[in-house]
Amino acid sequence: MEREANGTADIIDGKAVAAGVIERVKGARNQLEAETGVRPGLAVVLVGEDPASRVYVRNKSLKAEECGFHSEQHSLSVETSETDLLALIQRLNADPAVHGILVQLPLPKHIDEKKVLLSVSPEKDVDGFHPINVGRLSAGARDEALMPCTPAGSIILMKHALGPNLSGLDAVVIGRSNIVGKPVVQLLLQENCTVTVAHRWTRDLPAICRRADILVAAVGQAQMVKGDWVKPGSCVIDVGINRIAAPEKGEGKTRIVGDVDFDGAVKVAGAITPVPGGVGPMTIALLMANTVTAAARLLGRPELAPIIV
Ligand SMILES: Nc1nc(=O)c2c([nH]1)NC[C@@H]1CN(c3ccc(C(=O)N[C@@H](CCC(=O)O)C(=O)O)cc3)C=[N+]21
Repeated sequence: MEREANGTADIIDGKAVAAGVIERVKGARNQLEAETGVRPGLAVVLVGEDPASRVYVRNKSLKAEECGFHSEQHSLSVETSETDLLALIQRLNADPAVHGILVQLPLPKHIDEKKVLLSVSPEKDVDGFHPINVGRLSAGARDEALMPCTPAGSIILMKHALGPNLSGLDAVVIGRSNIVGKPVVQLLLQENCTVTVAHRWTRDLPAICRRADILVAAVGQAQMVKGDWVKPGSCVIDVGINRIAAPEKGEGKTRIVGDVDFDGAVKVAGAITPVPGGVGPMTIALLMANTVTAAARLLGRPELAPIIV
């Protein structure tokens, strides 16, 4: 990165980039319907009453409707048995009106999450969480894989800030979860970055972060990454969504912050994603993109699927 710190980073507008993705999704949807007579269908499954999960699921269903998809929401009681949930997924797997299935996580403790993710048809797995899709991603089989939404959205935001060629850049990913950290690593490797994965056992994390041209924070620790961990001019992608007390603000008792200390990092980075308004909206946009991709493939018209990352 040639760029020097000039006191304030470009703030990457995730909402605007996501709106662009949604426009492409609508175009693909229209073409798919014109050529096959079929609308893409997304089924979202929620078990339990967690208020945050309800909001997310509702936002996903609304966005699916905005995209002109067939959209179904299945809200099951927290007492739903694993057997009943698996039976619903089997029905959705077999339903020709449904091309994408998302089971909102986390699930209640009495349900085996692995078993549930394994039961979703890999061709309808718009989260990209099925082991078959995880394998396709790590094997670089993009044509067959469905990419996990948050990681794919994060790569698009990096390219928005840095241009399409990320080859040779030093990328540091903090966090090694199955849903974000590990798949981000796979995608960065495919972009020819030199990738370092940091986690709870990593020694001298600040020093490692300071080498990063691209720094991805996906740990779930509010404002953990400080401004002096950031390489001047670098691109910072903040995947965290943490609710903290906000007694000083007039916007209610809590507010949402990322894993990065934004006010510190924005003075050093070249570009940075805000929270909210960064990676979050991209996650939903990529879910819509995956749904139209899954539909195009299931209908035997993979060429109508938009190339997203
Ligand atoms: N099977 C499954 N797939 C998921 O993709 C999944 C999940 N389970 N469980 C929960 C997490 C969380 N998640 C978010 C999606 C969008 C925003 C989002 O749009 N956030 C906005 C608003 C934030 C706010 O104000 O609440 C923003 O960052 O600007 C946030 C979080 C998807 N998840």
